Amino acid sequence: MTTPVLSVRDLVVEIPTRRGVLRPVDQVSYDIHAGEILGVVGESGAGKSMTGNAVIGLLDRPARIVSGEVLLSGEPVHALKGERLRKLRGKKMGMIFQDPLTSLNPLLTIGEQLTETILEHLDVTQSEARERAIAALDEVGIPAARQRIGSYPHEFSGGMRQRVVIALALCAEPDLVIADEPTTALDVSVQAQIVALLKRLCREKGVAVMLVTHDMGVIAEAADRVAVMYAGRLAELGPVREVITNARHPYTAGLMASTPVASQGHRRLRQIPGAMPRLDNLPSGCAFHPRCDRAEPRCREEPGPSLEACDGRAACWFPLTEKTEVSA
Ligand SMILES: Nc1ncnc2c1ncn2[C@@H]1O[C@H](COP(=O)(O)OP(=O)(O)OP(=O)(O)O)[C@@H](O)[C@H]1O
Repeated sequence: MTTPVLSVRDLVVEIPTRRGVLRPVDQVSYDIHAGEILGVVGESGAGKSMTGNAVIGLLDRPARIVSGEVLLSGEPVHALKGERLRKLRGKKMGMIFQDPLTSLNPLLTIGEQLTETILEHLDVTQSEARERAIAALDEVGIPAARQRIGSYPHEFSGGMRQRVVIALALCAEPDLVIADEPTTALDVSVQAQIVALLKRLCREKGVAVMLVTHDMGVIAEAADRVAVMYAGRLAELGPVREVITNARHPYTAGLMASTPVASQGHRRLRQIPGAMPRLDNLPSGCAFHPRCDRAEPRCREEPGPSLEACDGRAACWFPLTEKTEVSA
């Protein structure tokens, strides 16, 4: 078995507040291999972005990693700080955020931004960097890349700008890309194109991708494996086809039931009742139990089990099995 590009081990992030210490990331573990897309999904506030930010060393104070490890190709990076972290981030990790404008400098042409990044991280000359920048734009589908390299970010449409951001994230040849809601700000018609582009580049370049989204439809389209998060913890982890067709955690089943997924044809959508609890007001037992129609007394009384304590797939005392009827 090859060493994963990213290995997150028992990661815990805490935020001290006046109302006590919150854990937006609680004992999260997963691997991502080269050429693989791991989708991280869950409702707003589940801890998806916080996990991604912890991995790239971009946690906003006062949030901090208190235990666990982040390994990049086997090397621990969770304790790196300052210049070493910044260098590693640019060279080994690329980032794609929801709003392309936050990733691009409005005062510089896209060519300047790409060549600057390439020159900082790769051992190439100015003219080689420029050629690489043009090739990177071509690769993400910017028409007439050689001419457009002198354009400013505002001269592109939203979808084209996100393509430029993808080029920027990949131009220093990183091993890992973290894409946090990369399609959420885009028109529906453009979303599918961007997802397809990410998938193609991940395969062609053998990059490991962490794709953070609240959208199970995006996961179904793009991901190889999926990590479902709820209230800071992993609810379910597994190959995307298996999780979609045979969800074991009732929360995953609820997410699926509320998502229109093309491969499942037309069916009635059903929202999960209630809302995710606030971290400063978690219920007793399993955090999902107040919304779960399968909850038993044990789910109210005992903390929810870890994935490892179950079958490694669903952190639930009473997981669904293939034979379980999910009420429609
Ligand atoms: N400074 C802070 N103080 C207290 N709680 C915080 C702070 N920053 C984040 N949180 C909480 O941490 C939790 C995790 O947030 P995170 O942004 O990772 O969720 P998410 O799953 O990415 O949601 P979204 O899809 O809305 O971005 C949320 O409950 C959020 O309210």
